[in-house]
Amino acid sequence: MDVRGKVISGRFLHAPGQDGIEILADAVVEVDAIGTITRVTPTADKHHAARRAAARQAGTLIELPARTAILPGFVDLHIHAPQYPQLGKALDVPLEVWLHRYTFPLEARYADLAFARKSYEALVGDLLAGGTTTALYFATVHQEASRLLAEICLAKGQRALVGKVAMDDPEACPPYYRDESARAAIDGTRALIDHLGALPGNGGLVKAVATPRFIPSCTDALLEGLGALTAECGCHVQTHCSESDWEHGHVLSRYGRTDAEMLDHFGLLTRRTVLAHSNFLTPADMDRLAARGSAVAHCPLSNAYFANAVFPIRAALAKQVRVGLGTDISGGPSASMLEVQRMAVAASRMLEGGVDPDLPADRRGRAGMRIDVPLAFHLATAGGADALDLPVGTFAPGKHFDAILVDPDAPGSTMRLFEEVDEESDLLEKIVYTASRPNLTCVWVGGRAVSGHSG
Ligand SMILES: O=c1[nH]c(=O)c2nc[nH]c2[nH]1
Repeated sequence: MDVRGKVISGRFLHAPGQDGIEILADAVVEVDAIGTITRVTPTADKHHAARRAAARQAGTLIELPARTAILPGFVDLHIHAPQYPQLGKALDVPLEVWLHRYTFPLEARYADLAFARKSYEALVGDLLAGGTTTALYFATVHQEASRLLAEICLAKGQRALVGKVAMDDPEACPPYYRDESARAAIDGTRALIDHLGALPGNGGLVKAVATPRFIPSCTDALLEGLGALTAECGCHVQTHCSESDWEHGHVLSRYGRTDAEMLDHFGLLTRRTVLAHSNFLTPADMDRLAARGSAVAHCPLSNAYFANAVFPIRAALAKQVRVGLGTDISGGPSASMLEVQRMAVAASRMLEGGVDPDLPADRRGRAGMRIDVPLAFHLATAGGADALDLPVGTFAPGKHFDAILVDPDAPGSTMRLFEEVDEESDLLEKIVYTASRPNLTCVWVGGRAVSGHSG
C-alpha cells in the first residue's frame, strides 16, 4: 500500500517529547508525491471533515480500520550488520574475548561477497518487517561488502547510515581482520562516502559514516585522520564509548583520560556523532557530549552481557544529552526494536531498585532512574531521529512518512485487546509489550511500502 500522494485517515500514535505520547485519533495525514507529510489534521480541527471529504472525492483517501494504529518507524541507532548470522549465540564470554573468539572471525568472512549478500539481504528484510525504518550500521572493514550493504538498503527502501569499520592497530586487531594502515582505513572511509554520495537513485536515503570501531582497536594516527576527515566532509561518526570495565579501563590506562575526552581530542565528538553504550560516562563527560551535541545509542540488551553496568538514561537526559536506542546485534540477541524498548524499561527499573538482595533496599539501587514505556518509545523513534538530525520519528509537516501499521487483529497476532478493560491510553504499552512481527502489517519509508502484507 503505497501512500505517496495519498491522504491517510486513522489513529496515529507518536511521542514528540520526553513527557508522554500523543494519540491523534481519527486524524487525517496528507503525504506528498515524494513521501513527505504536508499536513496533519486532528479530528477536533474545524477543517477535518472537509479535508477528508475532499480526499475521498479525489480518490486519494486511505481509511485504516478503527482498531489499528500507526506509529512512527523505529530508528535502530546501533547495529552491527555482519553479526546477524551470530544472533542469539556466543554470549558466554566477556566483550574482549567475544570479539576475538567469535566476532572478528565472522566479520572477516565478508570478504566473500556471496556470503555478504545472503546475510545482508536477510537482515535488511527482517529489520524492515520488524518496523526498523532507519538503521545506523557498522559494516565490516571491507569496502565492497560495505557498499553492498548500502545498496541492499537502497534497493529494499530502508533509510540507512553505513560505516566501513576502521580498525588498524596491529597490537589489538588480528592479522586476518584489520585495515592495512591508518592511511588505508581513512582512504577507505572517504571512498565509501564518495561512492554512496554518487549512487544512482540514492537521493540521501543511504549515507556513509566514519566508523572507528573503538579506541582500543585504533591507532592515534587513525583517530586523528578520521577526525580530520569528519571536519572536512561533515559526515556522521559512530563508535563505541566507555562500554565496559575492560574497555573504559583500557582507555584510561592508555591516555589517563576518558573515552569522551579522547574522542573530543581527536575531533570525533560532533553534533553528528553517535556513541554506543557510554555506560561509564562521568558527569563531566555528559556535559561534554551535551556541549558538542553528540548522542548516545543506549543498547540495553547487549549491556546485560558486556557492560558490567546499566546506562543511566535519566541522568544523561537531565544533562541534555541526546539519546536513542539500539539493538547492538549481535551483542544484543534480538533484532526487534520492540524488544529493546522492553529491555530499556526493565534495565532502568533494575538500576533504580538495585539487584543484589543482600544489600538493604535503601542502598541497593539509584533513585529516580526508572523510565516508562512512553519514554522508551520516544527514544526508539523521535530520540533516534533527533540523534541523527533526520526529519523522521513523528507525524508532522515536513517529516518523511516513515511509519508502521499495527493491527491487533492480524493473523498470528500476539496482542489481545479487551474493550471491556482497555483504555485508549493503554494501547501503546500493549503494543510495546505484546505486539510482534505478525502485528506489523505494513511498514513505510518515505511513503513507500517496504514490508508487510496489508492490502
Ligand atoms: O557490543 C559490541 N559489539 C562489537 O562488535 C564491538 N566492537 C567493539 N566494541 C563492541 N561492542
